[in-house]
Amino acid sequence: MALRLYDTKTAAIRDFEPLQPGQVSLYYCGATVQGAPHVGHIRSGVVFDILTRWLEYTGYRVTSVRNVTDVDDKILQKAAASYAPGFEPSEDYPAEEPWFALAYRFEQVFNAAYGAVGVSRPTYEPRATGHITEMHALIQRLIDAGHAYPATDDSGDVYFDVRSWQRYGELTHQSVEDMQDAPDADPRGKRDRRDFALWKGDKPDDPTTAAWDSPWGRGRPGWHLECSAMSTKYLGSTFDIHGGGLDLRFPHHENELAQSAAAGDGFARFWLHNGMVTYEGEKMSKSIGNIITPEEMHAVARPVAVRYYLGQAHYRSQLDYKPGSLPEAEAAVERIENFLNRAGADYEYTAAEVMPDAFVAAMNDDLNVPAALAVLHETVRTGNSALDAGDDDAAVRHAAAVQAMITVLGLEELRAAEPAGAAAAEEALANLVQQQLDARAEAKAAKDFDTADALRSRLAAAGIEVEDTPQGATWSLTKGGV
Ligand SMILES: Nc1ncnc2c1ncn2[C@@H]1O[C@H](COP(=O)(O)OP(=O)(O)OP(=O)(O)O)[C@@H](O)[C@H]1O
Ligand SMILES: [Zn+2]
Repeated sequence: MALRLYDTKTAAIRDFEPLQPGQVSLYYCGATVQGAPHVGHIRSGVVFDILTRWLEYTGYRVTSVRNVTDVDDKILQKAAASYAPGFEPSEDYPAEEPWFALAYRFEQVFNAAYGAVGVSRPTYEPRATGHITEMHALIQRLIDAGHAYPATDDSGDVYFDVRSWQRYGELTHQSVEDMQDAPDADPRGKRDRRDFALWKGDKPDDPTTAAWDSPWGRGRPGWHLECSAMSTKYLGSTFDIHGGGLDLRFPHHENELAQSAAAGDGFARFWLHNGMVTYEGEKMSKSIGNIITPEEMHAVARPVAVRYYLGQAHYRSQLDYKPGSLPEAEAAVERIENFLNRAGADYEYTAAEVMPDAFVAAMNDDLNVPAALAVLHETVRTGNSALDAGDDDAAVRHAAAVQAMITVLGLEELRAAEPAGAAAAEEALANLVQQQLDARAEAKAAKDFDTADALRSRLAAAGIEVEDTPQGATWSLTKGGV
């Protein structure tokens, strides 16, 4: 069965065929870098990382783009606040930090948080501030086509004319009459309250560094426009998949689609949306304050367990965080890990030779990760039974299959993990050897060389080589040890 994906625009699961054979172009909305991430943001990264890995496993070359919104009202407000009298600096927000420094800093924090759970870097990570020229070109095309206009007041804004575009609302299946007003600008200069800003004229208090010259006056880009300009720059006017969180469907993605399609671009062929991470049923969000940070999760569980937790649900479903969730993920990870360590690493199968058909079917079925994980755990169970029965060949094959599956899911760190108890065993060995070396040193001090030599021979027979140095005796393992 070939890959099928749920497309928000057609509200149906459809066969996925890329535009170009063998290649997939994927754009997904990244962060507005106004603050540190919460785990909701990271889930979105994990979801599109799993999609990318699955596409790559099935043989596609994937070109992926995740943008960085590095200029935005919220970023400017946070930076401005850091200069205000009475501002209380915190670890996250020091005093007197320019907006661009704040944005760069949080971009790094986001990247570190994605990296900590094995989200691979996309092919391109464009920043909005680096694509002003492309945005101007897109605005001009829209004005020329009669779908955008400079504000009728002196704000310097440029708006998309929603009434001029019959298809407006096609992504979220709404008619214009039922839509909420665009909140992003003063309605006075607009033809319709739902018209949204493509370009925002700068205000007297805005920092000069956050405004660019344009044919319509100095200003900065509207958020929606950034994604249209950057996705098509790197992926072409029509590309395969546009992703992002469900919260971005409207207005962000609706507006991206409207302005790109109105400018004549084919734009995204599939729209994929990840479900929200919620806390007590409500969207985890900085503005609500109900957030769990990646650091909080890493404090109680290993990165691989955090990744397991954030990736385990179906990508379209809501993931409601509960305090007991991480220990469960940790236990699941340990089950897999223990089996791999029992089975050993000696296999030479390719992933394709051992990947269970049921796993492939689950992943091809709109990335049904819960079903795929069921196959993974079943393989672990069968593999453990094979080991119990002394059937090493079967166990090794199962281990190879488990390895292939966890690699697709981004849990491959499991293979490199130390066998449970290895660190403790190493410490115990060091203690025992040290006791022998102390006894040998005492014997030498008492000029009892027979005993000293005997101790050295016993250690050698156990595979431990002793070397006398001016700083005292040191030891190492003679057979492939440390
Ligand atoms: N709670 C969440 N669960 C899952 N994905 C989320 C969540 N919050 C944000 N995302 C996704 O993370 C990506 C980056 O989001 P963005 O920077 O726009 O966050 P945001 O919605 O402004 O966050 P917040 O509401 O906390 O301020 C987007 O694809 C967005 O849909
Ligand atoms: Zn976007």
